[in-house]
Amino acid sequence: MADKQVDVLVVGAGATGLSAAYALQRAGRSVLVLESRDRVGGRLWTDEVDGVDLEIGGQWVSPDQEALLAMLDELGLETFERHREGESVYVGLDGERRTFTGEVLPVAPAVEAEMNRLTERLDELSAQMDPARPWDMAGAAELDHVTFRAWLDAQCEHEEARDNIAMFIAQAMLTKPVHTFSALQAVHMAASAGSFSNLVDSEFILDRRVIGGLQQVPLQLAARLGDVVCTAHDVEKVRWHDGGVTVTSGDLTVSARHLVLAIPPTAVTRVRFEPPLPSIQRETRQHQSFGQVIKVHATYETPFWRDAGLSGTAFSPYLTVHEAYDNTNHDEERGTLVGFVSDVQADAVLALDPDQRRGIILESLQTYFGPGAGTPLTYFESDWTSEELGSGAYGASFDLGGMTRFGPRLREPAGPIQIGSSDVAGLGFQHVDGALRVGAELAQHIIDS
Ligand SMILES: Cc1cc2nc3c(=O)[nH]c(=O)nc-3n(C[C@H](O)[C@H](O)[C@H](O)COP(=O)(O)OP(=O)(O)OC[C@H]3O[C@@H](n4cnc5c(N)ncnc54)[C@H](O)[C@@H]3O)c2cc1C
Repeated sequence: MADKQVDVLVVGAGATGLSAAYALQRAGRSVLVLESRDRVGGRLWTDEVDGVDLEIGGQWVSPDQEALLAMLDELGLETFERHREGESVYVGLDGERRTFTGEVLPVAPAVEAEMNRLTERLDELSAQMDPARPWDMAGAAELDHVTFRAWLDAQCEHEEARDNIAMFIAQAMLTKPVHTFSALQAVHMAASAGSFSNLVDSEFILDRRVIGGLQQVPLQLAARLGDVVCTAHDVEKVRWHDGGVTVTSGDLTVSARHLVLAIPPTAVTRVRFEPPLPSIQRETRQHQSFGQVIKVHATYETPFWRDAGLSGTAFSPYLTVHEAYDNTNHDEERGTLVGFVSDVQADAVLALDPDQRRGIILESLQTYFGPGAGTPLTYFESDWTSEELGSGAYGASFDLGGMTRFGPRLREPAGPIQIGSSDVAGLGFQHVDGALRVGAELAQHIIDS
C-alpha cells in the first residue's frame, strides 16, 4: 500500500476538481487528484460511438461564460459556430408545425404579448438577484415558497405562453417538472446566465462548440497536472480532524492538509466521514437533486434538413423531444441532430423498451424535420441518470424552499474540507463556466488560508 502526503487532496476530476488542482499546483501547492471513473471529465465526455464523435455530456459555450472562454484561450482550444442558417420549427398547443426565423416563436399575437411580458418580469427579477447569493434578494423567501408552475399560473392566463416560458427553465435547464422547484430557483437559473432573455435566446446560449469536444478542457488540464491525477480511485471514506484528512482508496493512503471534494451534492451523500460531517452539511445536500434528461444524437449521411431550408433548431413543450439542434461536427459531411427528452417525458420513455423509445424519439424528429429524420445511420442516447456516481444531468438544484433554507450554508467548509461543483455555482450555475469559477474559488480559499 502506497502512502502519500500532499498539501491538497482533490477528489473528483471534473472541470471543478481539475481547475482547482491546476490553480493550486501553479501556486506551489502539492496536489493529488483521485477520480472514481477510469477517465477524467465527469459530465464532460466526448467519445466515438459507431464511428461518430459525440458530445455525450456538456458541449456548448456562450458569450457570458467568461471563465470558460478564458480557460479555452489558456489551453489554446478553438471553437466553431453551431449551424443556424435557415428556418427553425415550432409545434404549438394546437399541434400545428410552423417554421420561423429569429428568436420569436410563431405563436398567436396574444400569446406572444404574454410571453414578452413574462420575459420582462423574469429579466427584472433576475437583474435584482446576485446569483452567488440568491437568498439575499428582496422577496426571496416568498419566491422560494411557491412553485414556478404556481407562480406562472398566477401571472398569466395563456396556457401556451406559460408552457413555453416554463420549457426554457424546466425542460431545457433544470430538467425537472415545473411544479417541483421554486420560482426563486427559476430566477436563479436566469440570473446565473445573465438574464432570462439569454436563456430563451438559443443563438446566445448555444453559441459555439469546441473543436475536438468540450472534454478537451479536463483532458488538457489533467495532462498539464501530470501523474498526480489518478483515475479508477473511488473515495468512499474520509477520516478528518481540524488539521487535515486521511483518505484510503485502493492501494493508496493519502494524508493532506486540505481536502477539496469536487463532486456533485448527490455524490457527497455516498461518502462516509469519520467523524460524521456536521448534520447541516449532509442535510443541505439531501435537498439538492438532479433532474432527468436524455440527450439523443442521430447521425445521417448528410445534414438533409439544410437542403429543405431548415436550421435544425426546433422547439415544442408538447412533443417528446422538446428541443433539437443541428449538432454536425466541425468539418464533417455527415449531418447530426441532437435532441433532448426531459423530466416526465424522459421518465415515460425510459419505462419503454429501447426500440419503442427510439421509435417515439425519432417520431418527434420526423415531426420537426420530415421523414428523413426517421432513418439515421447511427442513433445514441446519453442517459446520465443511470450513472452510479451521482452525475445526473445537467445539474442538481434545490427542492421547494431549499434555496433560502439551505443555500446560505452551502459553501461553508467543514474543518479542512471544502465541497463544490457546478451545482453550487452562482454565475454559470450547472454549466462548465460555473464549475471553473467554483474550482478557482476553492483553490483561492486554500491559497489565502
Ligand atoms: C448531457 C449533458 C449536457 C450538458 N450540456 C452542457 C453544455 O452544453 N454547456 C455547459 O456548460 N454545461 C453543460 N452540462 C453541464 C456540465 O457538463 C457540468 O456542469 C460540469 O461538467 C460539471 O463539472 P463538475 O466538475 O462540477 O462535476 P462533474 O463533472 O460531475 O465531476 C465530478 C467528478 O467527481 C467524480 N466522483 C464522484 N464521486 C467520487 C468519489 N467518491 N471519489 C472519486 N471521484 C468521485 C465523478 O466521477 C466526476 O468525474 C451538461 C451536462 C450533461 C450531463
